[in-house]
Amino acid sequence: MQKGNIGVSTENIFPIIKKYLYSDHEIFLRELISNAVDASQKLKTLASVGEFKGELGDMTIRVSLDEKKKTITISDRGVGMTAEEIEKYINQLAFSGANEFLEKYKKDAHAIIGHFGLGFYSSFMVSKKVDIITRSFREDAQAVKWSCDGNTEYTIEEIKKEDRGTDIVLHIDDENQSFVDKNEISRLLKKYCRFLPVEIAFGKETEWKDGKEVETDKDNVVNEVNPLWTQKPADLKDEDYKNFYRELYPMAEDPLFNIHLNVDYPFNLTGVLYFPKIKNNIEIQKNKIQLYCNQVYVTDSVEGIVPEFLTLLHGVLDSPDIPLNVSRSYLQSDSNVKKISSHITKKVADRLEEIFKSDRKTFEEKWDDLKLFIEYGMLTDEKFYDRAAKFALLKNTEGKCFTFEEYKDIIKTNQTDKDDNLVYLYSTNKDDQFTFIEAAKNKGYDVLLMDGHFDSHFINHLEQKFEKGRFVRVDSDVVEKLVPKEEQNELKLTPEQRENLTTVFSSQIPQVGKTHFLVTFEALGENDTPVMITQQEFMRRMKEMSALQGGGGMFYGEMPDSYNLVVNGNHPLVSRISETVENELGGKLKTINGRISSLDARKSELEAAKKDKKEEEVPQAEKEELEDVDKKISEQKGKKETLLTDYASGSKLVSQLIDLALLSNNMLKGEALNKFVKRSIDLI
Ligand SMILES: Nc1ncnc2c1ncn2[C@@H]1O[C@H](COP(=O)(O)OP(=O)(O)OP(=O)(O)O)[C@@H](O)[C@H]1O
Repeated sequence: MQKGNIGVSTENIFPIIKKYLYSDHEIFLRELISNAVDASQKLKTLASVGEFKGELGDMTIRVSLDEKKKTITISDRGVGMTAEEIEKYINQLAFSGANEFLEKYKKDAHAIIGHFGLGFYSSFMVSKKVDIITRSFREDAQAVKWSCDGNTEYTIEEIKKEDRGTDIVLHIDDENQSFVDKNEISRLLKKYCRFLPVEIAFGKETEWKDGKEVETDKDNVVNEVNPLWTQKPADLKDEDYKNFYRELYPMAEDPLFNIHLNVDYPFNLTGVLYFPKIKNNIEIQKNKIQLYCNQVYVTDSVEGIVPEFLTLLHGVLDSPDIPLNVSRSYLQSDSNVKKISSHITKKVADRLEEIFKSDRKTFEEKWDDLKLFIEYGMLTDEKFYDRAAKFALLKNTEGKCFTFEEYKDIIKTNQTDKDDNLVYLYSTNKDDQFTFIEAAKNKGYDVLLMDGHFDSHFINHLEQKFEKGRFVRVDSDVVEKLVPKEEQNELKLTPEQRENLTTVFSSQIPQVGKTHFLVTFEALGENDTPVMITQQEFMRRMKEMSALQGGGGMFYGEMPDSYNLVVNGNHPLVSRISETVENELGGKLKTINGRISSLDARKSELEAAKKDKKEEEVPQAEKEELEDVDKKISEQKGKKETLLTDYASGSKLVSQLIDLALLSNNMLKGEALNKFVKRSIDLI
């Protein structure tokens, strides 16, 4: 037996490996099995070029567990190693020197691990001792056993081993006994080794015999050596992709589409990505993509490798060019990763465009499920926006779909306003905004349905992108004003009539939560609605956005909801109210108005006199009179208000019109609704 020192110039290397390099101890199994796979594939390659002339035979890699001895053994029938090779590849560590390693390690431990062959040494994270029992494939090679107990000392001796290949025996240490467990090993194999290219067997398959579970002589193979993404797309059917999806996500609904990636220049990348049906709760849909490196599972957290919106996709990516075991910040700055990321974005867009072009019907049918993903992409990725603008759809309230270009043509004639802007009318709820949608349609307008999770953001985004176009919610104004044109009707009401009607209507609006109403007048047609409720586009959007961002104390979120109660000044019913007010209160109002105007006149005089004087020069009497005049003015105004309010509360017409307006906006609730029902019954 020989003894030696592992080529590390410092004693610290093992504690470092143990403690810091891999936060996840469980990856030791992945590392050792990958080495076994590499060794097996090397031998296959040698056989194919004629350098190995023997029989390859059964190449299965076997993992076995000895619960009594507390060992895990990984055995392969690959190239094996000679004593010299152990010296070179194991003893000298697989990197040029520990000093260099430690230098770099100080900077960023995670950034370098993938660049140095430390795979084998990860076994010391869980073992107090590791044996390598190996025999090279070369004829007459001498088998050797190497042992090391986790210090820098090892032993190596010649032994007898019939077969070529390597057994790695891990003597699991006390802290890691949880790995000495059949179920745990099965779990790890399933997680990391499920798609490795060489068969991996863990024990034997079992069957039930005479009420007992017994082992058969068939290997329990845990992996699939030719997973779908490694096969040629031409050889695969739709059903194969679906089956693979079900295998990856047994609980999920079938996906919408898939993309088979196969790139070999300027980097290597294969994989299959799926578009899942994305529900509104997007957070739980994220991070389902599994990342592999030559069929070895690495992670299911692809953040930083693919753009944010693509993390909504499901599936598998496999690339030997993505640096593994490295920190996120390192990944994000890696140029290969950047290239891969933009390549995937392009492929995804290409695939969607291809489906859109070749089968628009299916694309439209699936639009509702795709929309969230596409809008998310368009909002967050400039390049994706540019590509997706060709096939992203706008859907109207009748369920018809249009591309951006097509839609422009649809609305060009009717919905261009006086400043040459295209007005995109939209609704966020077909039922709630029904009356408004109907009114718009009657006017020959088209109304889009924008009821998706991202739509309020998306609308803002489109407005920035579209030249001369803006979005207006269908209930944000009276139909005449949605698309402002030059010619406007004239308002028949005089300023005085308007003032009276403002009090009449505002005094009768019931309290609806914290909502605030402002009475405004519009010159609409005689056949249009007499009274309606609208909400200013800007205000509503601000509130919606702050709700979406969830910023509790945000300025707009705190504002009360503010609506307009729009009175159609040209409607006969409104004229009738105005006339009744004049008939019934005309005389009294005239007297009050007369008093107010003479008081106002006096007030102006007093103020003019005061204007050029300093505060102390104004005679006390004048100051007192001014105060008195102010008081009287508000008294008169109060009287006027009481008169109008009294009239209004006795007028069934006023409250009925307000109720109807609230009703069309779904705002008649609680007490107000109750009163409305009672009044309606009275009318019957
Ligand atoms: N099962 C094995 N059969 C034959 N040779 C092996 C086996 N395991 C390891 N080796 C040899 O030891 C070397 C070092 O292995 P190690 O896992 O430390 O690094 P690596 O495989 O080169 O890199 P990494 O695992 O970090 O990707 C390998 O390159 C290989 O030559």
